[in-house]
Amino acid sequence: MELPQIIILNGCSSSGKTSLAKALQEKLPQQYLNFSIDAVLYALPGSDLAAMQRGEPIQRRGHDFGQLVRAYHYALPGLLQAGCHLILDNAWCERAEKRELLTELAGYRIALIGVHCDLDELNRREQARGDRAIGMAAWEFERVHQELTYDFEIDTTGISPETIADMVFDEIHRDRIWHGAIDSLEHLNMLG
Ligand SMILES: Nc1ncnc2c1ncn2[C@@H]1O[C@H](COP(=O)(O)OP(=O)(O)OP(=O)(O)O)[C@@H](O)[C@H]1O
Repeated sequence: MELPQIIILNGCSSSGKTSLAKALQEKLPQQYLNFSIDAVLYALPGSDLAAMQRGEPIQRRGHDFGQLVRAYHYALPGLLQAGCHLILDNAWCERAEKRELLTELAGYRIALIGVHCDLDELNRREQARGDRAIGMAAWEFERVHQELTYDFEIDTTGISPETIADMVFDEIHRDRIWHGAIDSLEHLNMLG
């Protein structure tokens, strides 16, 4: 049985994607690299990143958030062509964004996983961490899972990242055909 070459964790901000990705990386015997749009955003000038995290506009010439998202999407096939396995954590809020990344990754074996969390718990985590604009999780909550078909879904409310990583580990070792990403892309293309 072959493991997926790409594990996509999709859920809103503070749902626990990165914590889960890090715990899962440690459990997997196969080496997976964990990437998200943060890999591009953390390359921004520090004050631009800080403004973005506060939810404030960035004035610097050349700033284009859509371009940064595309840069993240276009970089991933290069990593895959080099043979890397990837765990991607995304908070996909726009249909075009979902379609563009799934198109870039088409042809690879992908486990598409929905990461859920109770809204009150999301708001609590967002307040506690202090490095995200307040209200971002609630805004994404309504959008992030729309128009997608997952291979399986998990809920991080009240469960530690390590326990959830055990659950995901078991799921990705089950013998199955990974079709969530294929079905989702077909549906997104049909919606136009
Ligand atoms: N299962 C969990 N139970 C309790 N707290 C958690 C859990 N997972 C993550 N957290 C906490 O929630 C906060 C956000 O976690 P994390 O960075 O993993 O979320 P994320 O979904 O990757 O967020 P973002 O998309 O904003 O980067 C952190 O403070 C983390 O410690």
